[in-house]
Amino acid sequence: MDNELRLEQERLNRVIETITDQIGKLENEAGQRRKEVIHIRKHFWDDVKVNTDTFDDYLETIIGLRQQAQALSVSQLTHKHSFNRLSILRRMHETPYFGRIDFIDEGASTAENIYIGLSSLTDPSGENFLIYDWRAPISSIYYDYPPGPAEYVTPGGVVRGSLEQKWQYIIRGGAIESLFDTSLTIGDEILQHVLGKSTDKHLHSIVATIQQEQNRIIRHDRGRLLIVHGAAGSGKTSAALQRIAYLLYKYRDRLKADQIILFSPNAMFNSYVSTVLPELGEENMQQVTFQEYLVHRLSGEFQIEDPYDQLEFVLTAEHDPSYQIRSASIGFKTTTRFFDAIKTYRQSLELSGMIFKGIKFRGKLLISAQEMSERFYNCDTSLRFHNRIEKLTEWLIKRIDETEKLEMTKEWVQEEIELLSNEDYQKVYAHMQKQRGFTKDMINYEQERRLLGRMIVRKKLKPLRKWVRALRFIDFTGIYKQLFADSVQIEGKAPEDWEDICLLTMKMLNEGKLFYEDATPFLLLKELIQGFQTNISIKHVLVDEAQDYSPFQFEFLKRLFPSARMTVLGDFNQAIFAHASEMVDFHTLNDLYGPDETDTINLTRSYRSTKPIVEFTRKLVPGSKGITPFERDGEKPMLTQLSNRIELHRSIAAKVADLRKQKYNTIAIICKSAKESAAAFEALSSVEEIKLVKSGSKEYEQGVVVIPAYLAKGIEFDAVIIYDASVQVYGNESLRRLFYTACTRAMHYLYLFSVGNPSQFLVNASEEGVIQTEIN
Ligand SMILES: Nc1ncnc2c1ncn2[C@@H]1O[C@H](COP(=O)(O)OP(=O)(O)OP(=O)(O)O)[C@@H](O)[C@H]1O
Repeated sequence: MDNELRLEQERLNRVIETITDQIGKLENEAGQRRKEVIHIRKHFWDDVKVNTDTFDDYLETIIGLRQQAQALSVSQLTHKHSFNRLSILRRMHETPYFGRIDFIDEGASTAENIYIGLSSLTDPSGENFLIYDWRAPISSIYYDYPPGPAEYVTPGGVVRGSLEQKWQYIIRGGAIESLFDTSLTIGDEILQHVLGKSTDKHLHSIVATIQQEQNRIIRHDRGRLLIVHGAAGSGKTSAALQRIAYLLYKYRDRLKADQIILFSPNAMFNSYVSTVLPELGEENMQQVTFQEYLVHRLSGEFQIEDPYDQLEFVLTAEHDPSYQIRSASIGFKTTTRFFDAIKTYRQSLELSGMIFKGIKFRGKLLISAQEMSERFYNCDTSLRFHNRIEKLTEWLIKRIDETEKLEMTKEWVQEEIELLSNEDYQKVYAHMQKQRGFTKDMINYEQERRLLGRMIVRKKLKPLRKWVRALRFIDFTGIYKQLFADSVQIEGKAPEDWEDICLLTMKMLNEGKLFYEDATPFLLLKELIQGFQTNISIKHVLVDEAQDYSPFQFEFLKRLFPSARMTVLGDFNQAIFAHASEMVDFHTLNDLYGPDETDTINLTRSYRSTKPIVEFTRKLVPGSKGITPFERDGEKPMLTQLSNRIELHRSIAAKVADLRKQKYNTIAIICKSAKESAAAFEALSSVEEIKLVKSGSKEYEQGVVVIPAYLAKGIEFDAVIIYDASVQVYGNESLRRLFYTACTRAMHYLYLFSVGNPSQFLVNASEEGVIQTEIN
């Protein structure tokens, strides 16, 4: 083995030399390109002759400009490529590769040693691969097979052979620290090492230790929809991000990072995952929360409720008189039944029911809503709906043009002409000269008055034209309200409490506000009326924490991104939103694109938490027996029962101090709601540098944080402290999944405190001894 290690180190030295050489060359090249870009930018106008005297001169100027712009863009692109390659090579300089397979192709007699790393590297001749990219077809063997027969798929077909041996390397600072022969599974030792570390403020890439079932997700390449259901901490987010890197590699000639969009649970999560792709040498995809998208599309029309405010209401307002109705409203408006009801309602608008807003000019009604309605419904009904809207728009614009003609000689216009400044006059002449070749003495008094009059009226009508083109004459709010005013609209689909739901919805709409559960349906109705604004440039949509999306929202995403394939990742045990009951499993998702276009992969192994923590958390939710912990030792979770809040805060502060002493970077005190978090934060203010995470927080903070469970979604902490796991706080069965989500955020330590009796969720765990208990 010693000899083997020596030979391996010698090879590594040679590889590092090659990397050093390539870095040197690229630095030169990148410097050169940079200079080029700066030069072109600086002298952009020197090299273009701007002359517009004749048409030929003008043409020459345009061509010159275009050539210059092209040269700049080519130089910028080459510079960017060199820069990206440089940053990858610099990373590889530290750790050129992490694995090796010895593979014999069918028909060959000797094994080839394939070294696997972040990116491919060839020797100076360019012919021999020193390292293969982890995403190259042959590298899949590393993740998929134990020694024995193995195969991989290339664009040219399947290559079969035999995997003789598989090796893992720990290389740091150019030296091989260890070398493992991993005959069966990949790197339990290395995985132990990686998972045992203290976390920092970002999620990291997992390419060196991707597990077989995760690799299936990463390389999945069939159908429109991939559903990944996985236990808490099973690597769904990680697999999603490596999948993006894989797709960007596989389709590098036709897929760009900005054609991929990741829907993430909250803004803080965006910063948490932001470094994974750059670590892999790829650019970040687009990232957005569903709320951000809704606000982008609907702001200005309504004040939209934040989903976390909706959740906060569900968690804390049990005693509010509207609580039951609101819950029923959320339950119904998030179903595909409501989606279909809205589609049917839109169809009914073809015959009647469209509501318009009259158009006024200078305080007088120009076109009444009634006139528009008549025009719309007298139009050729064989036309498509949005074409009828287009026709109506054209007609309105024509009416505005007529108004322009009629108004320009009116008295109010003449009066305004008198008040024009010299500057305004100059503008009109300049305009006339440019447009019609008039000179000043060619225009007589009458003409002048007409021209000035037209200018004044046109200016006044400009916002109106814009308003019409933006279809603001359609009363979308009124049409949405009508859905709740006329029970016929929803016939057959309405839930029991429909009348009360209608009253509650109307009250909000009348105040100019939109419940979160109404936002997507409202937008859908609007889109169905005005013609759906689809986004065909997006080729892949990934939805993380998918259990938090309603079937309604999925239908919407499907329509919004018609050219995209979708990867949906979630865990229904962590379904904390009010509409969760509709999505108990991802069954409804199978209908989204149909079974032939849908594949499902389950992840059952949990990597985040130590084995004792997983053994405890899986007792919290039914049907989670299948969850298997990764073998990583640690302390059993500890439940401390206290008699009052003073004791609670004293104990939590002492625990935090203890964890800090052990140098843990991230410690979260997780609460049920924002309300409880605010109170806990105040009571614990003596804890040094403690921070409160609120729904608007954008940065994932290290240190000690107080955070509501729903904002801790998708994120992990070295140690988790459940602020108050008492029956007082978690007595309601509907909070089971929220509680599970909170506990599964812990990597190394989990402490639960309870003022008085603990929640019934903890009974089984206590009885079965997967949690230690102390009463103080
Ligand atoms: N193959 C792996 N190698 C190394 N670390 C891994 C691997 N798979 C998962 N992990 C680690 O496990 C932790 C949990 O992963 P991740 O956040 O992707 O899980 P998740 O399924 O999205 O969790 P949740 O649903 O609970 O938010 C992370 O620290 C991740 O780096």
